[in-house]
Amino acid sequence: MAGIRVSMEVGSDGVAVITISNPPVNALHPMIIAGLKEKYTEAMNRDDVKAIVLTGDVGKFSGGFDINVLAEIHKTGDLSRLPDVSVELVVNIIEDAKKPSVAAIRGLALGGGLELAMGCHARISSPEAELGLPELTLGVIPGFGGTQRLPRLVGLSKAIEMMLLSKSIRAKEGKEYGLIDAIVPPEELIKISRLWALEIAERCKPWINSLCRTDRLGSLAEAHEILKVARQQAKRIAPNMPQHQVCLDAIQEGVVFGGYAGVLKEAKVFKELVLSSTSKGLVHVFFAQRATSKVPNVTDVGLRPRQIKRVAVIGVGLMGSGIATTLILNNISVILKEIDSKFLHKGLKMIEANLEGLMKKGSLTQDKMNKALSLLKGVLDYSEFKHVDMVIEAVIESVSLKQSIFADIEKLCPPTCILATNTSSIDLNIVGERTHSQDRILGAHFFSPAHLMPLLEIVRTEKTSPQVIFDLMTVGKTIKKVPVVVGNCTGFAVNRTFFPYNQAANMLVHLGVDLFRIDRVISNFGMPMGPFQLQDLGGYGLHFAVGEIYDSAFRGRMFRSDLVKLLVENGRNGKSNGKGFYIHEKGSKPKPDPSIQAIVEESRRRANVMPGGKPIIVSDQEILEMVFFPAVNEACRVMDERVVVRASDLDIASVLGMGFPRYRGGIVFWADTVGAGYIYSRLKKWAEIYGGFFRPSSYLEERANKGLPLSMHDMSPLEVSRSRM
Ligand SMILES: C[C@H](O)CC(=O)SCCNC(=O)CCNC(=O)[C@H](O)C(C)(C)COP(=O)(O)OP(=O)(O)OC[C@H]1O[C@@H](n2cnc3c(N)ncnc32)[C@H](O)[C@@H]1OP(=O)(O)O
Repeated sequence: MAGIRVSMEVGSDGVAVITISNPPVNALHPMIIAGLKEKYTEAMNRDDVKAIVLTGDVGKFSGGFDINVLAEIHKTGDLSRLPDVSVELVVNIIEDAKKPSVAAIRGLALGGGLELAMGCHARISSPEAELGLPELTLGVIPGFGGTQRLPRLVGLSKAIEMMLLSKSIRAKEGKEYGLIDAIVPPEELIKISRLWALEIAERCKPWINSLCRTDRLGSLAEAHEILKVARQQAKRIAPNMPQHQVCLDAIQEGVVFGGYAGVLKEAKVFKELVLSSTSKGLVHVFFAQRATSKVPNVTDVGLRPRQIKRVAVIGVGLMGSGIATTLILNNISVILKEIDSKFLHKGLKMIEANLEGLMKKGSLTQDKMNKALSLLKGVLDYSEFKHVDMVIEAVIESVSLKQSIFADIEKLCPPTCILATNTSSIDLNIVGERTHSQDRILGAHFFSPAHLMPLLEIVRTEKTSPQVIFDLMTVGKTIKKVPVVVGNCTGFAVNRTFFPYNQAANMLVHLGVDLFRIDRVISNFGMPMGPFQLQDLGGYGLHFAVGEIYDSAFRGRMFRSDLVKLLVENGRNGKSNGKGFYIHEKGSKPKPDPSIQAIVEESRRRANVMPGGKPIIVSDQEILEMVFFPAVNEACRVMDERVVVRASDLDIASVLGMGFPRYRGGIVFWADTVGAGYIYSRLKKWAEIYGGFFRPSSYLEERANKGLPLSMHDMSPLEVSRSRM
């Protein structure tokens, strides 16, 4: 394959510089591994080579083993695609060689990249380099000896932290912990690495085989204690995933039986993990996330992003303040507009509280907080709007209010200004009905809390210009969100797909199932919390605001009850006043409130949907299916109507917007592992018993009948131009 190669240059000083080249990140494709074996063998056999410097092209060392190979193995199950690297290349050829190797690291050394570097006898790095073993995020473990060498270089605790949390570090920290031997300016990296390698060869600097070291491991008793605590932590942070415990098993093997035994164990369990459903889901998400940045007719037509330096945010409630926070944190000036000084003051306080929260967590310094606040200006009128590049409207979900705001800002902002709304559900054509600037209007749908949630759903209409979409995608990346471009419809992609999820949970309660049990089943599946706890968290305002909108858009697919209305009538507003389905006390986890039962009974009595008036009896698995399959059914409609460019966009939207478990690959990917046929048959049966809410969509029916997966093919540019996109 063109562009994939390993080259070697031997200098008059007797140093062979071996360079990995596979842009953009020098991923370790099997051809690179083969190339490394070949060049190393040549270097060992040449009398004019005394030492080796291993480095990477295009300003990077390596982003690790080629993840495309993992994806191929997931499709074929063929493990023979995995080359023997950990023993054959890293131990036998590099580490145990008669000539020393020095890794010259620039840019990044991640996963297999860092593992190759740790097999070398020293590591020299430029200051900006990022070093880490993020393999657990792909459902596998560090596989080229990483589980053995990292603890031996940086100590057990730090190594476990870096692996379990997939946390990378910069060169400076690497040096402090002993992973890096020296930090040098990029322009001197190769020169100093050559000298270092020669000095090792001449025994003027230590020749260290990290796999044989034990000095950083501590005593066996200490190691066992650290591993015990780590296992408990892994259980907490990754309850449904195997790779965290397996990684600790491999580390433990090496601590007890020596590094080489650990390498062998690591290689064996790596192969088992590659075939796990967790790895399949996580690798799918890795590529799906990167695919979202490719939007036909937008990112492939040679557009250049315009500079967005000043943004006006209208409405400083929960969403507006979160949006403003995320903008100022990323160096974008914000004009904050409210209708009176009381609201404005409250909004400014919320932004300060957001920033203080980040400071408490250690992710923001006082200096950065001050810098962010200096970019913020509160206003009560539109006079400053003539200088802004973009407006984001974030007022309450009122059609008439939004329409009048858009009519105003169209007149007051520069003619090129982007006009965005943060509506979570209202059709954008309705929002922009009273303007003549539909080409500049689009949705910037953030998820709450907007300064923390990673998804930015960008909603385009048939009239939104590609330049405007491209600009907002660029802003999205600047503010460190993952932008997913979707078409215009009620609820857009995320809320539309997931409205039946809440409806189904609500329906189950009215069929007689305990709501706390539903929440337990859903969180055991891997959602951050169940649907009722989530409703408490967000408050019930949105429920009332969008109920009517959804009712008219999705007639026949709604289950309405009085449950939330009764809660509010009984003085329960959710987390905001400490009482909802749960009791919320500061500093402790929400507790199920048994006294909710009387309200539930009253709502059940009014809804009167239990067959024969008796509660239904269902297993936990049925609860799971009855809550998620209606969402899958709606996802099918979303794909059928071409609201998303590709099925995997919906996977990313569900993972980043709803907290759908990443390791299950997203809602469509997960549904395909369950099977369209099965989902269709269940929905059909429930539709017969419980009514039209469960009726399977024609897309699902067709896929089930033809035995096809639900994930559709990507849309061609022509299809895009004819679709809602
Ligand atoms: C046996 C071993 O222990 C197992 C392993 O090594 S598994 C691999 C471990 N490495 C990783 O997990 C790193 C994965 N990569 C990343 O985190 C990020 O891509 C990065 C930090 C390297 C670069 O980030 P960024 O600059 O934002 O660029 P990003 O868009 O993510 O990637 C650029 C391209 O490189 C590709 N890429 C990145 N890492 C890759 C890898 N390890 N294999 C294959 N492709 C890779 C991406 O898919 C993307 O391709 P595209 O342009 O066609 O979409």
